[in-house]
Amino acid sequence: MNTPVMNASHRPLMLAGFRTDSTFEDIPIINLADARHPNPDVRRALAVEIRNACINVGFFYVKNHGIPEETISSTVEAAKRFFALPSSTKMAMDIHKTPNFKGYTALLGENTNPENRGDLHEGFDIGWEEPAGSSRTDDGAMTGENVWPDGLPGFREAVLEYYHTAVRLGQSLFPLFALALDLPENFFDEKTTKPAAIMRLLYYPPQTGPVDDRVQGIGAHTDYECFTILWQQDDVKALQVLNANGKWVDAVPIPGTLVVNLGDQFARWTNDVFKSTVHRAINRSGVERYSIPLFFGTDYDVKLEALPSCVSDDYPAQYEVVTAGEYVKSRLEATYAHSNSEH
Ligand SMILES: O=C(O)CCC(=O)C(=O)O
Ligand SMILES: [Fe+2]
Repeated sequence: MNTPVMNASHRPLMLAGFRTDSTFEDIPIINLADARHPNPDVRRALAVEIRNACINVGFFYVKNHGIPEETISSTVEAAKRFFALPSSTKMAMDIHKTPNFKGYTALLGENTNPENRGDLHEGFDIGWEEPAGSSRTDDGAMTGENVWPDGLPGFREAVLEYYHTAVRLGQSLFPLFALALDLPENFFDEKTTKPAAIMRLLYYPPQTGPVDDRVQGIGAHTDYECFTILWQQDDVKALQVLNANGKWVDAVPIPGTLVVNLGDQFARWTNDVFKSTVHRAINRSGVERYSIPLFFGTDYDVKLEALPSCVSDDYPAQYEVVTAGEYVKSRLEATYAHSNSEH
């Protein structure tokens, strides 16, 4: 069923059964300048834009997002220094050796699309850590301390500064997503008390010469959390988003913006009313590419249960109820299984 894009004056209270065909050709740009506007009508109007993007595309750019340029550039510099370390130094922080997916992923260490041969990127993953240095010990299935490289002064500080700034941006988005779902603005507050945010630094070498189609920078996949906040390098086109016609739509870098895309947790909360859209990245630019995704989900102990407004007799709940932590962990295990020498 094709349903036209909703607008503010036609907002059904029931979202269940509301479907679009997701044949988008463009990714909308949303201005977050009014995200905390004192007038609730202004916030609601912004939430309607977000709702349309979530229902039709699952991806949008944000401008006026509040992450300072200096915070971004010092983290990108930190990433460049990290990936330039000798392989043996990086392998000492191998993600397979750490509790719950913290640390370094080598080239081809991940395989986001099981039909592929491994992803052509290197990565460095961290979870929550206080700026002063302590991590949490109560993240259930996902508990595990970050690992940090020796001999890179300022690296940890730069990365944690970006992490906390992006987490604050994410915290300001949850009320807008709640409004977009006709829920009270504070609906996600009690579900996001211990930010379950995973941040990655990613490095994509250029793919030149004959390219095996099954080797991509990151293979076709959906993200696992509620949403992702992605910084991508300005001058390199690589990220692509799949529409319902099977067409890969380029998410070209737009200076001054970040990309926000929905992940599976929001698809589960909304019984697929919000789209967790398939995407991939292929770096055929001839130059190195860096990107920084931050994946933000509900607290790891929170159950992912379809919202009543997104379920009806005609459109029953599509997913089994699991906790956010169980879900993220199981997806990460599958992603890394092929490179885990213990298996
Ligand atoms: O690097 C990119 O542009 C996309 C990364 C991505 O999709 C991911 O890490 O889940
Ligand atoms: Fe992704």
